[in-house]
Amino acid sequence: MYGGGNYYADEVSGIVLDIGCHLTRAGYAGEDTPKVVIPSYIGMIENPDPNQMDVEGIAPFAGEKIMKYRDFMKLEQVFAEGGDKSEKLEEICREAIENELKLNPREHPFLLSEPSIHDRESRVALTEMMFEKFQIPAFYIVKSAVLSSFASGRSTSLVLDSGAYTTWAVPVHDGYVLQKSIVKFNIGGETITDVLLNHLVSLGVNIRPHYTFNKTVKCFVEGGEVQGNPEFTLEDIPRPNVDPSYQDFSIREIVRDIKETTFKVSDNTFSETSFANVPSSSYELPDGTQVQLGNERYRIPELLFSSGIEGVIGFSGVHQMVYDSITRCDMDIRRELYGNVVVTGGNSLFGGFTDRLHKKLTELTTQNMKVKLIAPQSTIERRFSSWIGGSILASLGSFQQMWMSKQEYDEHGAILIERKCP
Ligand SMILES: Nc1ncnc2c1ncn2[C@@H]1O[C@H](COP(=O)(O)OP(=O)(O)OP(=O)(O)O)[C@@H](O)[C@H]1O
Repeated sequence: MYGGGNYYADEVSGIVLDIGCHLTRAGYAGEDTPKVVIPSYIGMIENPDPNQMDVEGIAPFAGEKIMKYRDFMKLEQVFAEGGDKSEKLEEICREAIENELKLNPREHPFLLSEPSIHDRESRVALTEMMFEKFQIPAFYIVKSAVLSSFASGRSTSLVLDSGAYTTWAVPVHDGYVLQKSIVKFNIGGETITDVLLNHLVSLGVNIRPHYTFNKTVKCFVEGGEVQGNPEFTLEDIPRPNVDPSYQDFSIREIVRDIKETTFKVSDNTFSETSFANVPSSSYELPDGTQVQLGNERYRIPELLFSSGIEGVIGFSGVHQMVYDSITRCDMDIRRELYGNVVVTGGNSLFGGFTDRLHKKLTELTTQNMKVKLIAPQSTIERRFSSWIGGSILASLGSFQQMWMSKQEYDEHGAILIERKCP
């Protein structure tokens, strides 16, 4: 039995689902990492030509299936602005649960993460979807920042989460989000990807996605050893039916990789003069073209610590977000928050990010306020902290009485989620 004061014995493990704007993570509670990490995108082919269909049929496509080129396949983000999100949300959950984890949702309780700003309508809709469409036996929903805080072993902290499209500074106190003190901006790793993409276009770099050519590599081997540099030939594949969304997605995958492997946050404020002589870095595009990146490797990520992001009014750096959020909190807890700044999200993974954050934040605070950042070195912990927090929580013996059971759902409806989950 689940919830309602009855303890749930651990015969079956709970499933933790963390659906981000960029990636969806899913896996078993109690494990260290999610078993499944898939892009939060759905592929659709409208008005398909049956002669062109492969064995997987028409649509929708999710998970790894969206990576494969298909004529007319349109890719949409699960949380894209406008339109109905519910179908896409259901599809991504179905992919993660049934196709990737390959389990029967009727047999497992589910813990989901949700954005830190309380949104009654969305959580009620999620609750309905999980009970109605997936027939799960029990459910719980927790704010993302609370889970990241738990992942670091803390029930009180200031969580700075910089993901793909948004950056949040969220104070968590005794396991609750202090709603009035949240600071959020629509900037994130994809803002940096956009700036780099525009920069590369302005330099005349032609980024050719993998599906537009066949590459054959020839190596000369003598005595078991490769001689000289391998030679390769490219054969163009015309793709007149590519959907612009798939083209954009594929190009961005490449630009994202360039960014993640070559960009760094500098120790001090970037200036053209002091960074005029930084060594350039070379990146090989999938078609073999070399791209040289000079001081833009530092100039572009500097945007995260400045007020220069076009169209983002009021943003003046992630350090300022942390400061503003803590300043909106009660005096009594500020010291504790400064001493427990949890840094998470893929966009915080640039080399030098945490050192710079520490420096800028220390400059903002008064001398007697000690700033301590909690930023796991491991990329996995930083990128999956909400999921990891969910995994810890859902496997605690003391948590098992918290689940909202199917029986409770049938009796009270989805609105009960407001009472069961803070
Ligand atoms: N090593 C890295 N260096 C720099 N950026 C990285 C690195 N790894 C991932 N990123 C960036 O982090 C972003 C994705 O972050 P994350 O996985 O936290 O997003 P998400 O949780 O799906 O999205 P959101 O938090 O907006 O819902 C992408 O823009 C990606 O390029």
